[in-house]
Amino acid sequence: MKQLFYFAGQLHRYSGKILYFNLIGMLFIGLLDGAAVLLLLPLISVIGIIPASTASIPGTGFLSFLQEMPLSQSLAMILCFYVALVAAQSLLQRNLSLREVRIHTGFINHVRLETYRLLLQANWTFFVRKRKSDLINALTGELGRVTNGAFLFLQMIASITFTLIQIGLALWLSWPLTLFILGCGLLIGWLSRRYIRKSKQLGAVTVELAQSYLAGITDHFNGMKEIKSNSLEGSRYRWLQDWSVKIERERYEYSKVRNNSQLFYKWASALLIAVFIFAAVTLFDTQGGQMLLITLLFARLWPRFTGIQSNLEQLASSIPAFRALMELQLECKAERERGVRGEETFGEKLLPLPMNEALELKEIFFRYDRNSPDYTLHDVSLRIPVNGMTAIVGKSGAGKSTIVDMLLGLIEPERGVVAVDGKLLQPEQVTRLRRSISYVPQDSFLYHASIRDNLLSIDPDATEEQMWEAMEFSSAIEFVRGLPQGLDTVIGDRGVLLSGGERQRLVLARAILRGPSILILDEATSALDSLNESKIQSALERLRGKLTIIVIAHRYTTIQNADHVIVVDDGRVVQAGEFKTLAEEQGGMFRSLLGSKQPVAM
Ligand SMILES: Nc1ncnc2c1ncn2[C@@H]1O[C@H](COP(=O)(O)OP(=O)(O)OP(=O)(O)O)[C@@H](O)[C@H]1O
Repeated sequence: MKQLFYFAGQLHRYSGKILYFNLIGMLFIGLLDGAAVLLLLPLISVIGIIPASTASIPGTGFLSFLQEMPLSQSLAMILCFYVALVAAQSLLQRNLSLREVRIHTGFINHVRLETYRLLLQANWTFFVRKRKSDLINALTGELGRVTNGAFLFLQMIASITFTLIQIGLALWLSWPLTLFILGCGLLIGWLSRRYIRKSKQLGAVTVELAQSYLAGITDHFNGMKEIKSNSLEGSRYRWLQDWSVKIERERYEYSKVRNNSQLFYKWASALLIAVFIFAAVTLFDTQGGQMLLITLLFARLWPRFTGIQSNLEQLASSIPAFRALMELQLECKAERERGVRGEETFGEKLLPLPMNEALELKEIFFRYDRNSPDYTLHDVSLRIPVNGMTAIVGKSGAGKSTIVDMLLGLIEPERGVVAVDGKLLQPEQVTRLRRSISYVPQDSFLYHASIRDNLLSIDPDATEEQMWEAMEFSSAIEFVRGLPQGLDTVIGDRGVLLSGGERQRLVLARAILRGPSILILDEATSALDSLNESKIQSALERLRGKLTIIVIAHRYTTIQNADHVIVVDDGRVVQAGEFKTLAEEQGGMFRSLLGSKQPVAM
């Protein structure tokens, strides 16, 4: 229930007074409804169906004048009053329902935005650990279940309020009988608690199944090329068949719980009504009119009991989703990036951090797993001078990308410091540092949108001229001009309609359009042919002295123009210096990476 109260608290904070206004409205509707039922007594008496007197019902004595009026007048008066009551009640009900929808949809958006904001503020290592499909599931399936649960919760509060009024009325009419019925109702509720427990257990299975479905399907579509090429369709289909059997079983079990509980309630209610009538007639000597009214009230009340029970079961089945979303929110808060304040927006207005001398790592120790005895970065110290071109080279797995992640502030050192111009980089400066950087990884992200929209995603104010300039820099101009819709060509999911080299050139153009003072290329030109690669090299040459460039590459041709080379091996910096000096150092790692000094892969 802790999770339920967590979101109820959010609901309270989100909707504030309106929520209570709605509850008071419900109370009022309950009263109007009760009054309409009470009116039936004089109606019955006037028509003469049952010889009942208003005096036999407490508080309705003032209606006795109706019995002295001519039939047509009293009947018309009662019916007019009844119509007015029902009309007022329905109008109020309509307004409250509309307000409820507003609260509900607004609350969905509130939870969605809050969860997404917390996710965006979480640090990079949080995302490295998480399965992407679980996060998608949290923002889709679980969010839906949580907001439906919150809506059910609202409905249940309304239902309980309404039921309490009906109980109040019934107590007023005959407290011993009402207490008797209430006692039976509570006993049945207590006996039905196992249905609630079972619903909760099944809710946990639903969350697990939903997560595995999304994870599996996402993996399948991501790897569709491999599935088709290796003829794995059959095994993937069987996986979905197995999953379908499990979900069918889970849905059936859930329906069984709900139907069993309804069956139990129906049997119990039949028994209760029989006992009730017997007790009313033989033990309590209840009058005909009063008896009819109480029966009427309870005929309306009992479905509310079953409704509350059904609400409780549904709520219990959504509690695991509440828990999953609550834990995700708390985890994100605990792993918020240092220097980011909770209420903060995303630093878009922050100015880039000025850098006049160098970006440095000093005696850095880092490991992905704090329980592992091995460090991924071991006593790493390096200096990236401003406006120079620095290459970071090393064998696969040496730690190059980890170093770049450290420079970007995506990961934090266990020991050692990151410094800008000799001063420790403060947590609140990290966002400003990133604002001065354009980072291009090997497998960059492109939106399923036009080339123009992809470019504008990094700088919404860029002019068309600036876009073409950036594309000229990255040698993308020719292929974009050759496309049927030019800049407005849609490039498919993750840019699938372009070749690997075209994608890389587009991503490079996008990086340049941002106008960075630091450009980081992490294997960013690996898919380019030598002609396009040399064009980019010439473009980078033109930027020399104006921009700090960090290049990670395995190809000799990509780093041959670097002012400064840092060689990494097994998480340590083993050499650092000018390209030419290192290339000539006998027995040095760089020389061995270059091989026979041929422009070949390292
Ligand atoms: N998220 C991670 N969790 C655990 N270990 C990781 C993670 N990312 C990288 N590593 C490990 O850290 C080491 C350095 O990886 P890194 O990606 O920095 O190497 P790299 O030099 O960039 O390699 P490559 O040239 O192949 O891209 C490797 O042993 C790798 O297995």
